[in-house]
Amino acid sequence: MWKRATSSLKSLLSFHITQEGSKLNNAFHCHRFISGSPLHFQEKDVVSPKHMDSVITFVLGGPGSGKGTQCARIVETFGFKHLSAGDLLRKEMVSDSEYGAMILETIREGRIVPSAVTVRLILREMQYGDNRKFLIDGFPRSEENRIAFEHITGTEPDFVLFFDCPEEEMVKRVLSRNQGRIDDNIDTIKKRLKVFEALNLPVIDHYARRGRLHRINAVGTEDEIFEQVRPVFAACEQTAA
Ligand SMILES: Nc1ncnc2c1ncn2[C@@H]1O[C@H](COP(=O)(O)OP(=O)(O)OP(=O)(O)O)[C@@H](O)[C@H]1O
Ligand SMILES: Nc1ccn([C@H]2C[C@H](O)[C@@H](COP(=O)(O)O)O2)c(=O)n1
Ligand SMILES: [Mg+2]
Repeated sequence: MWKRATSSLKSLLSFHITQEGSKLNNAFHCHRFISGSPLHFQEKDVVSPKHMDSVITFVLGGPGSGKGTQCARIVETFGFKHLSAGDLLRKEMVSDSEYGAMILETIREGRIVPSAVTVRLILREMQYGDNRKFLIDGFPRSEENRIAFEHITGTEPDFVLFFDCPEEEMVKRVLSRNQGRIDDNIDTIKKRLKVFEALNLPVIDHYARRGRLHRINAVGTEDEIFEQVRPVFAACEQTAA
C-alpha cells in the first residue's frame, strides 16, 4: 500500500491551466504548454522527495455527507494528516492572495476553483512536517482536478473513500451546520449538489473502475459510520507493516 510517487519536476513546471478554461461548464480544461497562462505552477510547488513514499487517500462525498467529521476520527485513530481542500481555499480566500476574490465568488456560486490554485495549495501543505499519510478531503471534485493532481504528482491515490448520502440528508446536515460558511444556504446548496452530480460522480466512477473506491453508507450515527471506515484503514496499516 505504501507506494512510490513518481513526482516529475518537468511535468510540474510545464503544467498550465487557463482561467478561460475554468469558465467552461465548470469542467476546467487542462492545457500543457499554454503560454501566457495567468495560473501556473512553479518550481517551489514541487512535491518534496521526502514525500515520495506517501500514502494518499482521497475523501469524497457530497456537501454535508460527513467527510470532515469522519476525517477527524481517522486522524485520531490512524494518525493521518488531514488536508481539506475547502478549508485550504477558505484560508487562501481570507489571506492577501491574488486569488481571494475569485475563490470567494466561486465558492459562493457553488462552483469549482481551478486546479492550478487548489493543487498548489494541497502540494504546499503536503510538504510541511514529517507525516506522510495524507487524507485529502473534498478533492478531486472534478475530472479536471483529478487529472491535474495525477499529472503533476505522477501518482494515483492509494484508495478513495466515498461517503454515499441521500440528498435530503445532506441538505438537512448543511443547513444545521452553523459554522457561518457563505455556501451553507439553500440556494448555494442546490448548486453544489448539481455540481457534485455533474463533476464529482464521474471521478467516483473512475476510481470504482480502478478498484480503488470504498463506498461508505453515510447514513447513521457518526460511530456507526466510523465502524465502516475503520477496517479500510486497519487493512492499510497491516499491508504497510
Ligand atoms: N453521521 C452524522 N449524522 C448526523 N449529522 C452528522 C453526521 N456526520 C456529520 N454530521 C454533521 O453534518 C454536518 C456536515 O458534516 P461535515 O462538515 O463533516 O460534512 P462535509 O462532508 O465535510 O461537508 P462539506 O463538503 O460541505 O464540507 C456537520 O454539522 C456535522 O456535525
Ligand atoms: N477541490 C475543491 C474543493 C472545494 N472547492 C470549493 C467549492 C466547494 O463548494 C467549497 C467548499 O468545499 P468543502 O469544504 O465543502 O469541501 O470549496 C473547490 O473549488 N475545489
Ligand atoms: Mg467538509
